[in-house]
Amino acid sequence: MAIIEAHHLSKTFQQHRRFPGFWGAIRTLFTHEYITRQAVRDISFAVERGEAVGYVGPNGAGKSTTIKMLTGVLVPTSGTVLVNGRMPHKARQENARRIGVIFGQRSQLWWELPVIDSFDLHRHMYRIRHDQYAKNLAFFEELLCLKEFLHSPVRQLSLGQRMRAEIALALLHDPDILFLDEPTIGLDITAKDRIREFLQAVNREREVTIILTSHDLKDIEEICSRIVIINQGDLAYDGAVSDLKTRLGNQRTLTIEFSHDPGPITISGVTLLQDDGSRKQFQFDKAVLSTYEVLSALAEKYPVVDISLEDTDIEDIIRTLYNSMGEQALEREQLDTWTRGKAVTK
Ligand SMILES: Nc1ncnc2c1ncn2[C@@H]1O[C@H](COP(=O)(O)OP(=O)(O)OP(=O)(O)O)[C@@H](O)[C@H]1O
Repeated sequence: MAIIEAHHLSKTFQQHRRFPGFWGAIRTLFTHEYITRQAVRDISFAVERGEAVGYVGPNGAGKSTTIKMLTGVLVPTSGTVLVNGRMPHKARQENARRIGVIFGQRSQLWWELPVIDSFDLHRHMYRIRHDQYAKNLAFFEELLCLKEFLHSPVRQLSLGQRMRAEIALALLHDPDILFLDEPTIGLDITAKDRIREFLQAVNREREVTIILTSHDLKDIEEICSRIVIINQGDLAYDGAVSDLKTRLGNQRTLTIEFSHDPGPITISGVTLLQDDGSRKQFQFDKAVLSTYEVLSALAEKYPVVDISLEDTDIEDIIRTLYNSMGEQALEREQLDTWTRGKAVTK
């Protein structure tokens, strides 16, 4: 049986409708109109024990809402979710014992206390056996280099040190699943690398199932073998990271520095990926067009100063997917306006 099963999971929020301006503020006080926001729409997926799954999508796509339903913080509006065979929101305590949760923007550590005291409190709360606690602490101390700050108050830690402590804390009770929401946000490259290596080790050696959301796709590429992409609440892709690369792997990215901004450029079969004025990034399918054809079509019309060519990496692949999903988003916005028009009066 899969360790996580989501069937037709949906979540809608009702937001109090606010009217703009001074009179609007007064109207807001006296009206009870609500806007329905569909954060997650009819999502189904299953995660096997020991998998590492990257859950990605643009801002507001519904990632955190899904994670909150999987961890029992939010109740689904419809559909079902089973984690370790239980409904997380109905069995919050049992579920909590089997999962570890890290929200990059929030801390589970006690700000004024030394790190080790937060660990100790966690040991009591989760009734972790002494030998299990000692073994885990030794393992994390070594792999996450915790020794240097284990006895310092949390408020004195750097962001990287704090995140290492958060991860150790979330794993002290040997959870089966680790949910991580933006664990490397704001960290420098070395700190990110250290955390990625550690998560790889935890997934590989301890077979902890990992569900990771991150806007840094390097996190996903290095830690996860599977990627689930969500957009505007809908599931847009679910498959192996390697398949996603193969599927769009024929794409090449050509970056051109022009002597000045040539304005809009359209060449059949070539997509404008990024436009920074005189520096533009294009993408094309190398099975359809040769680099020579693309370059000569461009250089014929516009003064080219410099070029660089790369096979498309995962960032580009996802950017292309997001761009195509942007069109759907526009349609969804129209739908939102429609929903607003139908705002229910309670
Ligand atoms: N408590 C809430 N009340 C009302 N709307 C909410 C609530 N939580 C989330 N939303 C809305 O649901 C949608 C999805 O939000 P969510 O936080 O799940 O997105 P996300 O993919 O995690 O975004 P980000 O990458 O920016 O963190 C957004 O439109 C958001 O405004």
